[in-house]
Amino acid sequence: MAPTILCVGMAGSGKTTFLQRLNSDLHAAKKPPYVINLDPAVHDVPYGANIDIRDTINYHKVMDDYGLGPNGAITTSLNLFATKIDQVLNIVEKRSDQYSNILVDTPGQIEVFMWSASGQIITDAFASAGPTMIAYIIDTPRCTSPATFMSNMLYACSILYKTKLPMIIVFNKGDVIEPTFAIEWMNDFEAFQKTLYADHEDSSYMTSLMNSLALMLDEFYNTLDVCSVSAVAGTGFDEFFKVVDKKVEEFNVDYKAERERVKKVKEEREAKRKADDLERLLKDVGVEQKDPMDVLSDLEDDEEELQEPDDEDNLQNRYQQALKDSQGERAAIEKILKNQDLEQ
Ligand SMILES: Nc1nc2c(ncn2[C@@H]2O[C@H](COP(=O)(O)OP(=O)(O)OP(=O)(O)O)[C@@H](O)[C@H]2O)c(=O)[nH]1
Repeated sequence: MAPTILCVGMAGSGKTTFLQRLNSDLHAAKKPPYVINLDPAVHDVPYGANIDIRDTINYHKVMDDYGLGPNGAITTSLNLFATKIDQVLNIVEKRSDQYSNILVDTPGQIEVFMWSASGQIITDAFASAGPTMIAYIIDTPRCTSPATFMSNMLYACSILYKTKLPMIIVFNKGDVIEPTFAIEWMNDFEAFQKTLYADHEDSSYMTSLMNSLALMLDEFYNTLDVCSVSAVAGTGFDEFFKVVDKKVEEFNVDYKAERERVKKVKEEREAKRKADDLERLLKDVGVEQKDPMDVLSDLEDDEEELQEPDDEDNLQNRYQQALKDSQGERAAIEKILKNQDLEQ
């Protein structure tokens, strides 16, 4: 499938405007993208979305029907949408060769998408279908304060480790202020420290906490690619697309292998769980510690032995009863094996 760019960022950081700009630039370059809106609460979608969560889920109705507040309704709408993600991906995959990228807009309440089961299901579904990356959009003018900058970076860091997907940090609103100060803070710990202590002359708890966090995040900064754009002015997008190409390669080389390894471990764990469950079940029905196949062949042997009973009456009765029991047990075990096959 074409590369998927999941646009994530704090409310008002400019995700929708950024996506609108990507959409128009790609159309202008005759490389149309496939656009998906996953924000059920958004009032207006300024780009033409190919799939819009609002077409199938009425956010206000979800609020009324389930008696929920705004965030609960967004989570529930996403849960409802996640149940259909396979169908959505089938549609996208079928027409994937007609599109250069898949662009996904997400709700401004980052935690509602990133830390919910549905967010994880949707992200994993895209990552299983093709190269997927996170574009983490940051409102640059609001980052001039070290505390806001640090909060944004902590969010980005937790998203990176949660999704295990390549990430691009996009400093937006570069027309208001260039993010040179933020890039310097990311590359030079001492520069950040200097601004931090200039802003907070006292050595308060907050100052020393941010100091320690900046040290910790040093390793995280090394895994990132950063670009500066202005979604309104349309600057910085050539650089952004170059980084996207780099991240596609990174996904195919590093992340795909890692995801497959994690998937294999999960599958093995699941197979073991099923085997344990089956063993427990067999124990419950009194065929403890036996392989179901062995039990079946024992039963077949018993049946063969019982084919030629003595001609004494009581033996005949015992034969009938034993045959009945063995057939009942056999049917139960065949049912278990059949269910196991179906599950697999
Ligand atoms: N100056 C400037 N303003 C921008 C830029 N990008 C977005 N904005 C403005 O920022 C505000 C929020 O933009 P949106 O695109 O709605 O942000 P969002 O992240 O999608 O917002 P939510 O959907 O509420 O999370 C709007 O007033 C935009 O016009 C930019 O590059 N420069």
